[in-house]
Amino acid sequence: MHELPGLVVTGASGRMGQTLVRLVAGSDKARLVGAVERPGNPWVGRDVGEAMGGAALGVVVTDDPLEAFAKAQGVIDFTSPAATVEFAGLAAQARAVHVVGTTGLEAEHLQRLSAAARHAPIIRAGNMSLGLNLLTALTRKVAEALGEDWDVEIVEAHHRMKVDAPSGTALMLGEAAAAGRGVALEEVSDRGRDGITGARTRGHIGFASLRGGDIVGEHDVIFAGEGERVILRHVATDRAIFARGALRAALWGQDRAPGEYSMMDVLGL
Ligand SMILES: NC(=O)C1=CN([C@@H]2O[C@H](COP(=O)(O)OP(=O)(O)OC[C@H]3O[C@@H](n4cnc5c(N)ncnc54)[C@H](O)[C@@H]3O)[C@@H](O)[C@H]2O)C=CC1
Ligand SMILES: O=C(O)C1=N[C@H](C(=O)O)C[C@H](O)C1
Repeated sequence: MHELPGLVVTGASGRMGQTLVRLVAGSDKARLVGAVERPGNPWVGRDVGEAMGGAALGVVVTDDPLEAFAKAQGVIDFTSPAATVEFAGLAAQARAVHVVGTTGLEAEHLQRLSAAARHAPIIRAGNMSLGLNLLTALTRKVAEALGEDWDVEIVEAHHRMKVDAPSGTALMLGEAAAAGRGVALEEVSDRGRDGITGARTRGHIGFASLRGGDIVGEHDVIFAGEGERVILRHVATDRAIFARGALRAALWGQDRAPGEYSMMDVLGL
């Protein structure tokens, strides 16, 4: 009998980690075969289900990622940039599909992911939800149709614990708007306006970040023209939408050639 793909969840005690453990453990398409946390985390050595306050799942949380990855076909990783680059190397060694939800990755991190993707598939997206990826495709189309007479501003709001800004999703939407206009986001990005900034530069894409309470994730792409505005909005109310996307990506990646993929590839958008 062909066994279901075995998946490891890294950052298992985190907000996304717990959501993923619950989803994968309850799935009839994959098996939970590992849960990884950083050394010193109080969950290390405990059954992950019990640590979450529920029934035992038969998976003990480990701080040894290579040992966990060696018996897996996929790794779902929502942790931190430093952890994610380490996991990319180890997942490549184990020839496991690496699904990366971690945001805040800088150029140096992305280079290391590209190197690892020569040996195994890496699927990465700043947002894994179906709705948001659809909004990304729409953003590109609307930016292309409206052109530079319409100013693009991206506003995002997240919970008080979020550590990176702008959100990975906001940057993904910014890249889509820039691509729709045929420019590179780095050339036109306005981040962190403060003080006497001068008037807005035509063609620039602006970002603003709000942080507070338990907001799961909200994104507006505002196209501001003369006398009218078009606003594309996505509101996440449950982290399960990201987890479902990540599980779908891990399954899609099975038997896929090594390389870098996005959620748009997974969804065929
Ligand atoms: N792409 C997407 O759809 C989404 C991405 N995210 C991103 O996922 C990341 C995590 O978000 P949250 O779960 O809210 O954060 P969190 O802080 O609740 O969880 C992160 C977990 O990673 C663990 N971790 C950090 N370094 C580690 C290491 N070296 N080894 C093992 N575990 C390690 C931490 O101990 C923590 O438990 C962030 O970058 C966030 O922006 C969050 C939601 C959706
Ligand atoms: O940190 C979060 O919570 C989220 N992070 C992702 C991002 O940076 O866009 C995705 C989602 O919005 C939740």
